Amino acid sequence: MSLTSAHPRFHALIPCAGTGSRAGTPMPKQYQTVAGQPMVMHTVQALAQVQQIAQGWLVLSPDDDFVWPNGALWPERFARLNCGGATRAESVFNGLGAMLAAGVDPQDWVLVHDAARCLVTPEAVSLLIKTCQDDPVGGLLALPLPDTLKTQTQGDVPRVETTVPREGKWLAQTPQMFRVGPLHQALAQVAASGFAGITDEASAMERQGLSPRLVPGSAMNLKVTYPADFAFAEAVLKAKP
Ligand SMILES: Nc1ccn([C@@H]2O[C@H](COP(=O)(O)OP(=O)(O)OP(=O)(O)O)[C@@H](O)[C@H]2O)c(=O)n1
Ligand SMILES: C[C@](O)(CO)[C@H](O)COP(=O)(O)O
Repeated sequence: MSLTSAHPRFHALIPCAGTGSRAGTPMPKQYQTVAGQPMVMHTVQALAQVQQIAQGWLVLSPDDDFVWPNGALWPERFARLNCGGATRAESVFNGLGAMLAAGVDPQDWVLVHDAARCLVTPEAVSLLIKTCQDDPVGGLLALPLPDTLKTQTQGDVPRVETTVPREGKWLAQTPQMFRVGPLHQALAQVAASGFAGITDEASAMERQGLSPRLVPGSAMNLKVTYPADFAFAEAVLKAKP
């Protein structure tokens, strides 16, 4: 498959089918109210502000019963698909399959972005697109490791085993931007193993021997994961003009 196309389009694919078990919320964390609306709506609205993104696709759990807002709050070019899987990788794989079945060009770009990263900014997404649109592989937003990195010993009480040099180590964020067809193929090749070890799109591309581009992001683009993260997200979103 050729990796170049004259006028590829850009899609956003938002995996939104998780349960948020670490967040300790009564409903899946992406639907928890943050700064006046369900967290995922902040994510959708940030991506909808990116002019280059032609279409958005949210991947929901097949038994999702969340009542979604319509009208002005919902961008018309964003569709919802009830094809989520048991893992994030499976949700993304199923979403890509649905996009291809709907006629999306395999050479279009897809920016996969966690519903739970509600603090992403349109500017950061645009930077990723600008940096990667001529790249033969694609890339991801990521953060050079800011802290000292330790490994732990075996045993019940965590104790330091060693300090790992942090140079050249990055924390992967999203969006992660790849061509639709190659990403779908890369995930198809690890589907039989239950997507073992595939915690992001880049790791699937790496298994193909490819080396995705690292684009410096911001610590603000955190993934809301633990209970304390909600207060941080709320404060940042409320401080926005
Ligand atoms: N089967 C799954 C699991 C996760 N996700 C999505 O992937 C993103 C990142 O995953 P994570 O933050 O780990 O979310 P959860 O899996 O919901 O959280 P936890 O691991 O705490 O249960 C989230 O937007 C989540 O909704 C998904 O679409 N399908
Ligand atoms: C894709 C990701 O956001 C990169 O940091 C992250 O790996 C997803 O979270 P998970 O807990 O691994 O599902």
